[in-house]
Amino acid sequence: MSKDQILGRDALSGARRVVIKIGSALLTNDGRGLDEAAIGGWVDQIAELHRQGVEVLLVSSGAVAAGMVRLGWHTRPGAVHELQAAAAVGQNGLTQCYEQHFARHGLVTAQVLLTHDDLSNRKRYLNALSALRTLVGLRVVPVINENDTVVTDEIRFGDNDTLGALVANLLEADALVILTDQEGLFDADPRHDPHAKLIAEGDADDPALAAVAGGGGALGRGGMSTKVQAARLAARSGAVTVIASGRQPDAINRIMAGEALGTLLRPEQAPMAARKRWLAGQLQSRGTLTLDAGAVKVLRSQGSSLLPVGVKAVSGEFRRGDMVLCVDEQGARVAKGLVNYGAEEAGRLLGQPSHQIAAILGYVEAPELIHRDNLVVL
Ligand SMILES: Nc1ncnc2c1ncn2[C@@H]1O[C@H](COP(=O)(O)OP(=O)(O)O)[C@@H](O)[C@H]1O
Ligand SMILES: N[C@@H](CCC(=O)OP(=O)(O)O)C(=O)O
Repeated sequence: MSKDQILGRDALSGARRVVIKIGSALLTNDGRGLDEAAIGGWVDQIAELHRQGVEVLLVSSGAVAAGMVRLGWHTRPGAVHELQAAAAVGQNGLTQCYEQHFARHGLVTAQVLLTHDDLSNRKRYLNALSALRTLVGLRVVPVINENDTVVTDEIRFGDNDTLGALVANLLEADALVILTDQEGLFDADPRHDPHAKLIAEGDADDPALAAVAGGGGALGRGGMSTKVQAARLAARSGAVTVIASGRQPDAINRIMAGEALGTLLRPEQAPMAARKRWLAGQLQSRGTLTLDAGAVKVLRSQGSSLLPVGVKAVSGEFRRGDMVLCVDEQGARVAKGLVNYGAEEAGRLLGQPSHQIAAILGYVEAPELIHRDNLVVL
């Protein structure tokens, strides 16, 4: 496959893992609560993708809107504590709605509520990653939203486009599909300009796209502006983004089959390369692991995770989630990555098979010292 194919619509038909974001403007039936029939239709399409073996993580808005209906409120409150209350009430309805629809297909869902802090703090980032990776591995569909009840204005994502992109980064999804109430990104806001034209595709980093993307309507939060920013964020880990109308019949399956619906925003780099660059370039290392010859070989030749059994020595003071350097027995640099155990715990695990971790530490964070997704060979 050529680089162009990887970054075009073919990236969608070949995707193994996808984040689908459904926005408030689409979900909420013009402010009259959740559009349950439409939600059922998207769930049917996601279930079909799932049957094809694609891992789907759903980022769904709608908690505040659903809560307003349940509380009998007709206008969106301005005060933070009222928004928090509405979200707490509405998130129940949202979860229930998805659970019932996925159950028709014999699929289990999981409610995952995240805050900004969960993804910026490395330890919590790794915890969120392990939990989400475990859920998709169990073939469960995570239904993710911002934890609106505990966030305040200063520390919120606010819109779910950003949250969707960060989840795509976290799980290294191949694609981010943003479903909204417009056919895609236009060269002007179609609500105000009847001559606005759909942009079929572009580079996620193109500043000209950010310039045409405006704010949201009465129900949504960020508008196109946050969707274009989300595409730029998702591109960092190599994901392609599609912004499209969720009202198009069979939208999700057609997009994932590579049909030219909505706006495709391509990353400049192929998947993995962006993530590996980030790992290699961004963080300082806080410690060193000395690997035996067998571990050096599998890391280099197979891109494997690093298991404690292949580690001979630990130095430095590092904590779970810190960047550590891996060297061979002669001290030559082999790899670096984000470690799953702190220095003291890692020292106790040296040379041990992973099934002994629980007996040695009394708990298991992960079977590997560094997961291959968090490791870059130098
Ligand atoms: N260039 C543009 N192309 C399309 N829509 C735009 C553009 N600029 C602003 N918008 C607005 O963005 C809205 C979608 O964003 P938003 O209301 O936040 O929806 P959601 O809740 O789905 O995230 C559209 O209804 C539209 O009015
Ligand atoms: N977390 C909020 C949704 C925020 C929101 O509306 O975002 P968006 O769908 O991107 O416009 C909720 O569930 O009500």
